[in-house]
Amino acid sequence: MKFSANLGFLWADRPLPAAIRAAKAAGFDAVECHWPYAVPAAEVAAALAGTGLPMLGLNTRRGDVAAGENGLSALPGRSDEARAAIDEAIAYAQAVGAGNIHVMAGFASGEASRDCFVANLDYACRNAASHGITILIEPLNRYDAPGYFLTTTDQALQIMDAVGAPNLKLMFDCYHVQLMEGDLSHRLETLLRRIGHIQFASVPDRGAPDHGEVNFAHVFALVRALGWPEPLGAEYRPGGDTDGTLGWLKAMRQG
Ligand SMILES: O=C(O)C(=O)[C@@H](O)CO
Ligand SMILES: [Mg+2]
Repeated sequence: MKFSANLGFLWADRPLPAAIRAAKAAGFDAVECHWPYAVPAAEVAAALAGTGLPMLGLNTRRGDVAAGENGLSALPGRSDEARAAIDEAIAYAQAVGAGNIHVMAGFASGEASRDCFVANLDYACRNAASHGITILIEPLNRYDAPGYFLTTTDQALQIMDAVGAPNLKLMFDCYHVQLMEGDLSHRLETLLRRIGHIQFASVPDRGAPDHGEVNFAHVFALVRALGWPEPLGAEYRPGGDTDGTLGWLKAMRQG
């Protein structure tokens, strides 16, 4: 089983290059991040080259975070900014060799937002395709992100079908899916072919995957049995020193 450290949460107290080195030292197979844009891509690329870890993915900018924005691509009237964020993410992903970009929808609802999201995803997919980059969309749960446009896997599939691009995939975050829909095992089995990346955290507290209402030993074994080849993204809040939360990873390595 391979695992990716999400450096938006793990070792988030360290500069990104140092966090990449910490992930390597802890035994992760890959890294992924949220919004790396404050760090020059060359510094991230050098840390990746030094450790040999791949960067799996990153997110588009959220917009005006201080004003509470959480993505731009489903906001009617904001497509110029949304597409600039997509262009920026593609350039950064290319520079660090990342194969996935999560295009963030934002707080929105209704038909106009849906049409706007579909059009901006079409733009993202067309521009990412020539670089071999996959575009991801991720349903977020209603507790952490109330009012976020995309909340369920069914809604994500409808959007993906409307865009119709082969490089548009589902970010299946077990944490969000459990909170919104449950039935993780059946959903993983039936959706696998539409999934581009899998993430996890304990539910409901978004901690390490060694407690809470989801049995991750079962989920990991299922994903392995389904033949999923990619690292699974550890996207949990360590609530302190990340190294002190990695008993689950050591147990997986021993088992
Ligand atoms: O919150 C999550 O889950 C994520 O994967 C982020 O990248 C987006 O908010
Ligand atoms: Mg996630």
